[in-house]
Amino acid sequence: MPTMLTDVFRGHPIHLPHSHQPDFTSLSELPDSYSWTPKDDPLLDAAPSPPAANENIPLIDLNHTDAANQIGSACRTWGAFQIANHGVPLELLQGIEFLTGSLFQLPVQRKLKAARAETGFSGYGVARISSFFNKQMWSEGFTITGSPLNDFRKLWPQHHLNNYCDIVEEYEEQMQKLASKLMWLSLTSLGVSEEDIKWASANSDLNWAQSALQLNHYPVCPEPDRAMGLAAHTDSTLLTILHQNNTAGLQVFRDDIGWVTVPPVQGSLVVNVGDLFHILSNGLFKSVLHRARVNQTRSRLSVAFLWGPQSDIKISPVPKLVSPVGSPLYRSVTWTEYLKTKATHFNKALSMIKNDIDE
Ligand SMILES: C=C1C[C@]23C[C@H]1CC[C@H]2[C@@]12CCC[C@@](C)(C(=O)O1)[C@H]2[C@@H]3C(=O)O
Ligand SMILES: O=C(O)CCC(=O)C(=O)O
Ligand SMILES: [Fe+2]
Repeated sequence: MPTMLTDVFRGHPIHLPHSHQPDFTSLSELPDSYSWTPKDDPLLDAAPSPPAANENIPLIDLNHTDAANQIGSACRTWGAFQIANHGVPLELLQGIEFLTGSLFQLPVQRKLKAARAETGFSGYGVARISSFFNKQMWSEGFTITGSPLNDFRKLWPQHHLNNYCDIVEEYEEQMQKLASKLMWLSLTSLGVSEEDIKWASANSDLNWAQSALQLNHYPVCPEPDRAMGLAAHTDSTLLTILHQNNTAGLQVFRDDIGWVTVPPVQGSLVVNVGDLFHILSNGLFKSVLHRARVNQTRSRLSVAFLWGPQSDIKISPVPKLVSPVGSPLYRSVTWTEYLKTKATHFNKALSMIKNDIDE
């Protein structure tokens, strides 16, 4: 029996320091526990300096004949890009956004009925990474994997459930197809084909992937410059596909530039490389550091589709991408093992599976 995503955090409870289910609407001033300084996050103020300020992640048209190369190049330089003409119906994007808005609008007491257990995977709560920071984040989240029915029935009466579950399941299905298409487009640009990665080839079990949906809400904030919506992190995925509403907030980090805001483009989706794709590509694709800022007048919603392999598949650098005289940059790891490492060591996880290469 493969380990399911739902089991990965059983031995890794999140212990949060303080009471952590704030009623954001009652706060007119930013409490100290939400006020971030560079002591809480060294990269806090790494803002782009003027000449670089208009740099942005590329917007790629998936119908373009050169899409594979454009995606490959974006994965190498940014680790992120936006896509248009991705084939996911606009109504479905609007549907998941409406559902996300309705969920977070529920009274806190109702949302807490679906609270994520300390060792659980799905449900309502703060970001898993919260326990690694001294300050609290100005956001609330809801994690789903597979069917949302068990969690949703704690929130809504029967007559809403069918419709809401259908939207989530349709969204997961469409995202799954898109993610695998994006993975192959980017690998093609490296000259890697299906024969090079047995577990992911078309002949292998079609259900080799697993995923989670993370719904995020960033309420209006009285002092956005001092608050943090979601602290800087990389995703432990192969790829993440993000839908954001029309309020900006997502930022990606470039070592040579600093934080760059990803502007919302109606109907397009943001894609980012996760740690496992970085490993698979032997470090060629960049697992991008990203975070979410908040806004004084507009609340923000995002829906992240976190996509990875079946949890017991060993992921290691594609041999073709390792130089004939070198050794692979990383040891092999399953998604489950990696999520557990991340749950204990957060952003040191990647370096912990790095091979020691003394050259
Ligand atoms: C499948 C995943 C991926 C998780 C853990 C688990 C479910 C929720 C995902 C996120 C979503 C929010 C950022 C992150 C960093 C977090 O705190 O929870 C992600 C994390 C990861 O990418 O490591
Ligand atoms: O809200 C956002 O734009 C970012 C969300 C995110 O990074 C995540 O859920 O992993
Ligand atoms: Fe993320």
